[in-house]
Amino acid sequence: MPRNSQEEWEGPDDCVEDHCIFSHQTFGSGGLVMITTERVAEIVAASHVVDDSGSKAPPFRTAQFPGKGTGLVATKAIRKGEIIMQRAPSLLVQLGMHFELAPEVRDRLYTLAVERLPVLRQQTFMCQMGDSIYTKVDRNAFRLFLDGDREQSPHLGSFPEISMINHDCRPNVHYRIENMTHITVAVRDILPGEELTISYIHGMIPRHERHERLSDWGFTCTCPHCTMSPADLAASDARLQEIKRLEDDLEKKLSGGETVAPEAGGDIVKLYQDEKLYGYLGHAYTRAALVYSMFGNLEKAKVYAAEAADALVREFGAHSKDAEAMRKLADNPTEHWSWEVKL
Ligand SMILES: C[S@@+](CC[C@H](N)C(=O)[O-])C[C@H]1O[C@@H](n2cnc3c(N)ncnc32)[C@H](O)[C@@H]1O
Repeated sequence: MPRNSQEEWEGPDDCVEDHCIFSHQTFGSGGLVMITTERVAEIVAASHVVDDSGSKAPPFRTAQFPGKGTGLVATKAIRKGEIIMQRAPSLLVQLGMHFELAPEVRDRLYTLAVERLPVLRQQTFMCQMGDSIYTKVDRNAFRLFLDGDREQSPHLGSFPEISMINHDCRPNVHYRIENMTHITVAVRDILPGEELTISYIHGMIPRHERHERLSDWGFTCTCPHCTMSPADLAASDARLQEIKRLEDDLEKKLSGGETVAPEAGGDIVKLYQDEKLYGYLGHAYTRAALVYSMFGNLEKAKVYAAEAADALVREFGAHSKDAEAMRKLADNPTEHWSWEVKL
């Protein structure tokens, strides 16, 4: 049992070398089981995790989507920036062990682990896509770092309710993981009846690369962005290329002391918006705010810095230092280090 924890922890049980099962019937809100080392178990036992499933009626329900299986659909209007849910993991497994253990040893350990979860938690875990516990972990879990950058740090965390969210190359929901808490945030206003989607991959890569990465996940993406007409798909790829070109050009000119048109910052933001890359706006707005400030455009610096601060909070949370810096720029551009430095 993790030494500095409360009595409710059970384990170490069923150890394979130094990886053992540890379980807790109420951790998070519905219980947690982990297969890890005693050191990581202690870290987890002492960690703060948030799960709002018991305290807040979710603004979504499950629904069936042809060609995609189960997904989540909004049951009421969700405002941009609203936290949709915060969830604690049901199961944690050490990443190296997940890939390296002999399949029969691993499968036995996974079965024993899942059996230790409270019945309700077991049921939601088993509802995830995949024909075995191993596949359910492999296909649905998120990577978590529980012990800094130590070798045993990477773990896979299963969040069964989050696993119901389907992929979209231009999603309406952004997620981040703080410590062990999975947090989903709306990146634009969402209407009742709309499907909630996240991106399983980085969104700023062209269609053929997205397609390749998603086939590694074992499916062909049928999101609205991927099923656009060939002409619209080509226009989307062209916008991504143009974003890269303008960003590189601005970077090169600014660092080389060359003159730039400050409007380039605003043009890049517009391309992100046209491309519906709402989960990546934080840095685009930041760049625009700084460029406008450097060239002494007070109004635009304020507007873009305020947008940057909001976007950075959506993407990185309320404690984002970058968001705080942008808030300061928005409040008082003329006192900011960037003010008129390029004039
Ligand atoms: C994490 S699960 C999402 C929930 C899943 N739909 C279910 O029924 O449990 C990922 C799987 O959902 C399906 N899926 C998710 N997004 C999709 C998309 N954009 N296009 C096609 N299938 C998708 C694929 O089968 C994928 O392997």
